[in-house]
Amino acid sequence: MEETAKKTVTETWLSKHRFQYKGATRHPFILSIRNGSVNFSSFKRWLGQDYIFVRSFVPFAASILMKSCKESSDESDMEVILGGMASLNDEINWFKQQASKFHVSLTSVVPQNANVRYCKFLENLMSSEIEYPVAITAFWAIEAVYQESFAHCLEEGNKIPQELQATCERWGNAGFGAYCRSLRDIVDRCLQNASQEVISKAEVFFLSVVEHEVEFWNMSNGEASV
Ligand SMILES: Cc1ncc(CNC=O)c(N)n1
Repeated sequence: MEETAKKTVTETWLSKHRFQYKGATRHPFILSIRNGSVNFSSFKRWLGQDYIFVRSFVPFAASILMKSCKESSDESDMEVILGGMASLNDEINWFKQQASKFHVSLTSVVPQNANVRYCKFLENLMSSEIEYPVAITAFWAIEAVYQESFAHCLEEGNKIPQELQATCERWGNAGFGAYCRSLRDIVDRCLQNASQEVISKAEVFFLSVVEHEVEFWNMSNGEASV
């Protein structure tokens, strides 16, 4: 009998929740960047909001690093996460530079509700009661949605406005793809040995990330939503 490889946990989720996942990685805002029809005021709105989000994402990344040192069975997790934090350092500077290029004043951006909710969600995940496998699942999902969205923009046949090329490359480049792949391998390894309770909890958080990402993209429309 042929041996069939057992599906990993993330493979199972990505096929089970493919419609929700596509909603986040093929959002109309992303498709509009890819086909060049993007409204620049939407882009500027996204830029200002994402800068606020990324600033909240840094302490979240730090909490993942701490959990990995205390709870991970594999020493190399720390290096993967540290690499992610190093690119966040570049990213903060990149946002400042882009904001000046697009005349967005980062100091006067008011966080919209969807952003406040997403940052609150990150804060809850920083609690010491959240297990490492659950937290790293959310971390991977957050990074993977951006990677898949912007990598899709860069695929053949795109009409990305030249001014937005650098944005797509920031998260769509091959190095960021490899980093997301490493995070996904960590998640699969952690969940392989986890209890059903932890696996179910991680799945709930995975789906929450996908929902928050859709709401985040929706903000680019500028219609304040509840
Ligand atoms: C809303 C959101 N989700 C994911 C990312 C990507 N991670 C760090 O940059 C991001 N910048 N913003």
